[in-house]
Amino acid sequence: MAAVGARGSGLVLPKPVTFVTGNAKKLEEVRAILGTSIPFNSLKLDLPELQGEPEDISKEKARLAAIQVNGPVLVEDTCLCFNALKGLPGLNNLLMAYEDKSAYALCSFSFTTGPSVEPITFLGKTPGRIVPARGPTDFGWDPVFQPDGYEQTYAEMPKEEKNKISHRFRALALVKSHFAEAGYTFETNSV
Ligand SMILES: O=P(O)(O)OP(=O)(O)OP(=O)(O)OC[C@H]1O[C@@H](n2cnc3c(O)ncnc32)[C@H](O)[C@@H]1O
Ligand SMILES: [Mg+2]
Repeated sequence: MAAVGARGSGLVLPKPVTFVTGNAKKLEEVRAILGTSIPFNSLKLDLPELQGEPEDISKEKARLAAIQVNGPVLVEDTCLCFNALKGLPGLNNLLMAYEDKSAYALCSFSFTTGPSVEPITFLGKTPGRIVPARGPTDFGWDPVFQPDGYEQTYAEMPKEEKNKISHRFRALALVKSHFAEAGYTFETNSV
């Protein structure tokens, strides 16, 4: 089921958006970045770890999640891609053999209004390089990724700073613009 009707210039969605992830740290950042700009619920689903291009993985995650939720969903797939490996995601140790330590963090959000609607994808990219680990180790590869123009790794930065320049922030800026243009409203808070 997709949009159930039109109201004003935007579509009325049958339910609020569900952000589907099994990763609590991601959820924390998405909450901090979106604030109240897009109302959403979150749902922890262990979706299969799919293979392929990040954009395709993210779209497929959205399709699978929309079937389970039976309503509008937002999902995300993130990877740390190494230029020495031609953009392939990989293990940091593998990179030690290469001179080129440049990398980028790539975030693909996909949104669909429901299970029968093709998801739209929004990409955010932050360039940087792989360094020996520094900082807290509570979120994935944050300690080994140092964004270009910064002296600190993602892990060493205050959260607010990471959230102003991150791959996730950049992708969510596009998601926000899409929502603003589409003018979605939700049945639950429009009656
Ligand atoms: O349920 P989903 O949303 O898929 O959660 P996940 O943890 O499986 O997430 P991904 O497949 O997108 O991420 C692959 C790995 O990258 C890590 N990761 C994602 N975003 C990150 C970030 O901003 N900083 C550091 N590590 C991150 C994450 O912890 C995973 O180990
Ligand atoms: Mg995953």
